[in-house]
Amino acid sequence: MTRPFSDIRETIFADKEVLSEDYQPDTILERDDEISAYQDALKDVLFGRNPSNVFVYGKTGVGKTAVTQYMLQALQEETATRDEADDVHVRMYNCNRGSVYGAVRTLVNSLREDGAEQFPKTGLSTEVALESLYDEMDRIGGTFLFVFDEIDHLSDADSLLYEFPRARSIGHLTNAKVGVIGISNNYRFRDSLSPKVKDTLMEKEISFSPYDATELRTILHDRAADAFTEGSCDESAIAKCAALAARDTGGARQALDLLRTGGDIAESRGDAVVEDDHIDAARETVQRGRVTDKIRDQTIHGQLVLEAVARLDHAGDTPARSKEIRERYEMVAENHGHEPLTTLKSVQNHLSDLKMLGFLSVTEHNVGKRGGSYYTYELTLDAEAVFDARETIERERS
Ligand SMILES: Nc1ncnc2c1ncn2[C@@H]1O[C@H](COP(=O)(O)OP(=O)(O)OP(=O)(O)O)[C@@H](O)[C@H]1O
Repeated sequence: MTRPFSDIRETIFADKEVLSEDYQPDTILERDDEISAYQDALKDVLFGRNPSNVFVYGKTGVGKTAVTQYMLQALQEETATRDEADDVHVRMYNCNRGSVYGAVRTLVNSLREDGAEQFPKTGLSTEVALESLYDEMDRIGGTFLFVFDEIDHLSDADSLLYEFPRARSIGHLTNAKVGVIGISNNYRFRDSLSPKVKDTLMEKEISFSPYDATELRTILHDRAADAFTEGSCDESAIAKCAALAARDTGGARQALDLLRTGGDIAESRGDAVVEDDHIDAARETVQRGRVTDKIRDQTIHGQLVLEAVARLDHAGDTPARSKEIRERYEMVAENHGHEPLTTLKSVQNHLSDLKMLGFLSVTEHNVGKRGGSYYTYELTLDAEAVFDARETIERERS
C-alpha cells in the first residue's frame, strides 16, 4: 500500500473555508433594504452624535449577524476618515445563556489594557461591574457600540437595556457615548420587555425576512465561485440547495450547509462534480445538525424541559401532564448542575414555547360536566435526537 494520505489531492474544493459558518463574506447580497435601514439607524455616529439603539430581528440564518458585522466594519472605516466623528469601538457579545453580570464583565475585560487585572467572575454586584465598564469607556473615550447577539437569552435583559441608553444623561459617562444593538430570532422577546425599555431599545427596528429560492441561489452562486474549483459544482446542485432551504428555513446557513456537505459527499465518493444526488444525500446530515442548532437556540431551562420530555418519552411515559414533566425536569436540571425554576407556571411557559416551535404536540383533555380541562404533552421528534443534541451542547459548554 502507498503511504497513507500521499495520494489524496484536493479536487473539488478550491477554498472550502468560504462555505464555513465563520466565513465573513466581503459582499452582502440581496439585503439592500436592510443595509439601507442600518445605515439610516447608525448615521448619527458619523457626526459625533449619540448612536440610536437598534433592534435586529429575523429567523435563523437570514444574515442578521453577517450584515451587522459588515455594517459596523464599514462604519468604523468611514469614521476613521472623518474629523468630526469619534473613534468607534465595537464589541460583540453572544448572550447564550448568560447573565447581565457576565455580559458586563466580558465587556469590561475586553476594554482593559493587555495584561491588566481581569474583572472577577463572582463576588461583586452588577452595579459595580457597570461602574467599572463606564470607567473603562470614559478612559478610552469615543463611541461604543455593544452588540448583544441572541439577546433574548440574557437573563434580565430588561435591566441592561434600561441602563445603557441612560448612562450618559444621568452622568455615568462623560467622555464616551454608547449605543446598543440587540439581535434576536425570537419575535416575542419584544413583548417581554418593560414599556420603558421598549421605547428606547426599539428606537430603530430592522426586520430581516427569510430568503426566497432566487435570493439564496444568488448568494450560493457567489460563494460557490470561490469555494469550488472551476466546473466542479453543477449549477443545478446550487439551485437544489437554494430551493430546499427556501422551502424549509429560508436561511442562507442551511443552504450553505447543504452545499458544503454535498461537496464533502462528492469528494468522499471520488466524484469530480457536485451534482443533485450529492445534495439529496446531504439533506439528512444537515437535518440532524439543524435539530441541534434549534435546541441550542433555546434558553437553558427550555432545553432542560425538552430533555425532561425526551426522557419521559424514552421510558414510555408520554403523553405526560405538566406536573409529571416538572418532576422530571427538576431531576434533569439538578443532574446538569442547574437550579430548577420553582413554579409550575414557568415550566408550563416553556412547554408552550416548545410547542410553538414544533418540538412538542399538545392534547387537551376535558374532564367532568363542569368543563375542567388539562393538557398532555408529547415529543414530536426522536428522543435520541434530543439526547444527542443536548450532549453536543453540554460538551461545547464545558
Ligand atoms: N446576504 C448574504 N450574503 C452573503 N452571505 C450571507 C448572506 N446572508 C447570510 N449569509 C451567510 O449565511 C450564514 C448565516 O448568516 P448569519 O449568521 O448572518 O445569520 P443570522 O441571521 O445571524 O442567524 P442566527 O440568528 O442563527 O445567528 C453566514 O455564513 C453568512 O455569512
